[in-house]
Amino acid sequence: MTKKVVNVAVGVIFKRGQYFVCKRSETQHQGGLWEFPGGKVESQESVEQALERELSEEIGIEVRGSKHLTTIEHDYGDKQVCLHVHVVDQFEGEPTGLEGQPSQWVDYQGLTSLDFPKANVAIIEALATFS
Ligand SMILES: Nc1nc2c([nH]c(=O)n2[C@H]2C[C@H](O)[C@@H](COP(=O)(O)OP(=O)(O)OP(=O)(O)O)O2)c(=O)[nH]1
Ligand SMILES: [Mg+2]
Repeated sequence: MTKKVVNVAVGVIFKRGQYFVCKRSETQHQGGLWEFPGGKVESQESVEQALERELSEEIGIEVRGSKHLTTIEHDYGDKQVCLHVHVVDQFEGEPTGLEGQPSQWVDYQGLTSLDFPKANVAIIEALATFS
């Protein structure tokens, strides 16, 4: 049986050479690991709409400009995801963990030293050549 794929809009928030990352809560899927903020694309919603909604809900920013970086399909065994990753380099507001999640700004070197879910290895690789 083919598993249902969960489509996820993921925002790589980038400003002055740094990336904004959040920590997933222990109770979530892939809990306790760092993530780029984002969440599930709801039915009737485009990836762009989901990205705007999730980034507003989770970190309180308004997206003004973003570029598609990569699309990654990954099977965690218990869940199959398709991550639609966008670099968000124009936005209004100061990103903050509105759901109580720890957050931090890190440079590229910092990204490579944090623990992310497995699917994120390909995102971080794609960022190495992003300009
Ligand atoms: N947001 C986000 N999700 C990621 C990343 N890497 C990765 O494998 N995922 C996976 C974990 C989850 O299975 C799924 C995203 O789900 P989510 O928990 O953020 O979804 P959501 O915000 O809509 O929240 P909820 O409905 O689960 O409360 O994608 C990432 O960098 N950011
Ligand atoms: Mg989320």
